[in-house]
Order: sequence, then structure tokens, then C-alpha cells
Amino acid sequence: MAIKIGITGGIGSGKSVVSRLLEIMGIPVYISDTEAKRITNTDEVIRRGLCSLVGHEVFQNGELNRPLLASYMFGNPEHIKEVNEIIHPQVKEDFHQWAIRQQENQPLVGMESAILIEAGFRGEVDFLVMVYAPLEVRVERAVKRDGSSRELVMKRIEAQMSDEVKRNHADFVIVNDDETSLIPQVLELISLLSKNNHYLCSAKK
Ligand SMILES: CC(C)(COP(=O)(O)OP(=O)(O)OC[C@H]1O[C@@H](n2cnc3c(N)ncnc32)[C@H](O)[C@@H]1O)[C@@H](O)C(=O)NCCC(=O)NCCS
Ligand SMILES: Nc1ncnc2c1ncn2[C@@H]1O[C@H](COP(=O)(O)OP(=O)(O)OP(=O)(O)O)[C@@H](O)[C@H]1O
Repeated sequence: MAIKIGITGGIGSGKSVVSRLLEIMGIPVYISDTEAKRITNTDEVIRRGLCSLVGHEVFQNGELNRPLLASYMFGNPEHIKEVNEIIHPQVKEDFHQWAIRQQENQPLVGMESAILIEAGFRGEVDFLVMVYAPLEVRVERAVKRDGSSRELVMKRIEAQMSDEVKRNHADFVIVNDDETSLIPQVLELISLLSKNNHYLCSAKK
């Protein structure tokens, strides 16, 4: 059975970069943001839920109006909770099915989510890796990448669990602070988990 690695970390920490490195090394990674986008555009239960919560304009020409949903959610903890309750159970089930499909061929698979713990996905993975970068570095990266304002980025950060609490849930921390080399840390992680995997396989025989 594949070992499932969770990859979490706040906005701008570098989860996507770490996930890309894993994929280059042949480890498939379920990118929750991307899959949540796909599911939100296609799932009838989510569509109905979001329309009754936010209004019909939350979909335009059949596609989710992302800026509208973001402005509805971020800055209002109750709204975030309501939206998450509509979307996250469907994402969890989709990941579960995806992981089953990968298991025959893959010793290791990953799931990337900024809000992996908050969304209740921790039980879906065997190990949790937190990608860490200092707050100021994260804000600068997200502003530069998305062309967003600092204020909008801070609103998302406030909607996420703090790094201190996240760290308590994590089995490993990868530091991506623009100073510490990233690739050796990822290689070490994979080497460690691959050894574990061999151990787990041989223990089952
Ligand atoms: C609100 C939405 C429409 C904004 O879309 P947008 O294209 O602007 O952002 P994108 O999806 O690329 O997310 C960028 C980052 O925002 C943060 N973020 C997104 N959703 C959430 C959330 N529910 N809670 C806290 N942070 C979040 C994450 O750091 C994420 O990586 C979109 O993020 C969304 O549909 N969110 C709800 C689904 C969800 O929780 N996705 C995250 C993993 S399941
Ligand atoms: N070590 C690094 N060196 C240079 N640029 C980096 C590094 N790590 C991340 N970045 C850049 O910072 C930005 C944010 O990184 P990334 O998209 O991986 O963050 P993320 O944790 O996935 O964020 P989000 O939660 O918003 O999806 C990207 O533009 C990325 O290219």
C-alpha cells in the first residue's frame, strides 16, 4: 500500500515548489487547490450549496466566480466555515478515490493543501510535512506571485492555522526561507520514507 505524505504550510511557504520536486522524482501529488477548483466547477451538490449561501452570481457562465467567493469568505470566519463545510467533504472523498487508484503502482503519494489540518484531511495521510518560511517572506512571495495586495494576503493568512500550531501536528519540517537549500531536505525526506516503506512492506510478508 502506498505511503501517503501530506504537504502543508501557509500561503507562500513553497508547498507547490516542494510538490513539484516530489513529482519530478516520480511521486504523484494530489494538489488540493487545483482539485477543489475542478470539483467546485463540476459538482452539483457544491454548486447548489454555494448558490444558496452566496447567491447565484457566485457562478458566471457555469464557472465559479473566484474573486466573489474569496471576498465573501476571507475576513469573515463564519463564512469561511460555511464554504469549507460545502467543499471539503467532496475534496476528501475525491482524494480518497484518487489514492486508491494510485496504490497499485506507487510506493509513495502526496497530498498538498495549505489547510490540510483545518480541513480534516490529517487522517487521510500517514506522514505530515510542513513547509515553513517566515511570515514576511511568505507575504512578499504571495504578493509577487498573485499580484495581490498585502492586505488580501494577510486576510488569507488570518484564515489559516498558525505556523506554531501546524508545527505541532507535523512529523517533518522543510525550511524554505530563501537561505536553506531545499533539494537536500526533500531528498532526505524521500530517502527516509522510502526506507520506512521497505520496512513496512517486509513486515507485512
Ligand atoms: C476562495 C477561492 C475561490 C479563491 O480562489 P483563488 O484562485 O483566489 O485562490 P486559490 O484557490 O489559488 O488559493 C490560493 C491560496 O489561498 C488559500 N486558501 C484557499 N482556500 C482557503 C480556505 N478555505 N481557507 C484558508 N485559506 C485558503 C491557500 O493558501 C491557497 O493555496 C478558492 O481558494 C476556493 O475555492 N477555496 C475554497 C476551497 C478550498 O478550501 N481550497 C483549499 C484546499 S481544499
Ligand atoms: N526557494 C524558493 N526560491 C525562490 N522562489 C521561491 C522559493 N520557494 C517558493 N518560491 C516562489 O514563491 C511563490 C510561492 O511559492 P508556492 O506557490 O510554492 O507557495 P504555496 O505554499 O504553494 O502557496 P499557496 O498556498 O498560495 O498555494 C512562488 O512564486 C514560488 O515560485
